[in-house]
Amino acid sequence: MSTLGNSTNIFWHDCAVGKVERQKLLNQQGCVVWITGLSGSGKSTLACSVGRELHSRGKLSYVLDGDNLRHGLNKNLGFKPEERTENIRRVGEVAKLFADAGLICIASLISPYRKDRDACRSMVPDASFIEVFMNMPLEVCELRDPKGLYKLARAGKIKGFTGIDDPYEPPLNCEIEIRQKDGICPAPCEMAGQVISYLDEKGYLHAH
Ligand SMILES: Nc1ncnc2c1ncn2[C@@H]1O[C@H](COP(=O)(O)OS(=O)(=O)O)[C@@H](OP(=O)(O)O)[C@H]1O
Ligand SMILES: Nc1ncnc2c1ncn2[C@@H]1O[C@H](COP(=O)(O)OP(=O)(O)O)[C@@H](O)[C@H]1O
Repeated sequence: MSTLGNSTNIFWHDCAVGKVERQKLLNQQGCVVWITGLSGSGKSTLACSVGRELHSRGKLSYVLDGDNLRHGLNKNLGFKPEERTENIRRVGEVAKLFADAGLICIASLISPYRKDRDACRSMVPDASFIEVFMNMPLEVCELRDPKGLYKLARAGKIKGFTGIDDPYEPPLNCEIEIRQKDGICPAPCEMAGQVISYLDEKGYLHAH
């Protein structure tokens, strides 16, 4: 699948109201919180929990969930490596637009390949790409198996399942890592708290 631009003779058009004005209106900084991890690691749970907490603080956010987007925008894509790459590229582009709109955009996708996540990072300006690694052991995810997909993958009924017979490449330099403490996974509100504290410390929850 080609991801090269095919259009020619196109020009960028600037608008009078820009990102800075929108951010002032919203009293926050647009950014992308990119949650990556194995299926069942808690990405959607964290995304929703962060979204709820931001909402309660009067901050505008929007969740782009891999599973949900595959019902619409990405419904023509499967799980071959090149399809995952295109899936992540599209979500990266959408997340970039949301961040430019001034929103705190929370993207939760397995996004298993480092190069695809790095490509999304490089799309977003001003280092406002915050990578969150759900560092949950495969055994924990497999034990949870809320959709029964690991069971199917182990039985060979799903081919190319992340963590089983398709690779997951952990981040090397993520901004936030969520992991178990003494073998216990932090509660969703605790995980969300870690992300919110980061956003607060870095100034994303106020206009500059
Ligand atoms: N082969 C294979 N590998 C991994 N996951 C699979 C597969 N087939 C279906 N699913 C389901 O699709 C959800 C992952 O979609 P994503 O868009 O996040 O995947 S990716 O980023 O393009 O790799 C994932 O959802 P989550 O469990 O929420 O991660 C699965 O429910
Ligand atoms: N912090 C947590 N502690 C315990 N269970 C969790 C936690 N986060 C998620 N879960 C559970 O794990 C399962 C997978 O979570 P989910 O958010 O759907 O993961 P993902 O989006 O990565 O596939 C769900 O049943 C969810 O309730």
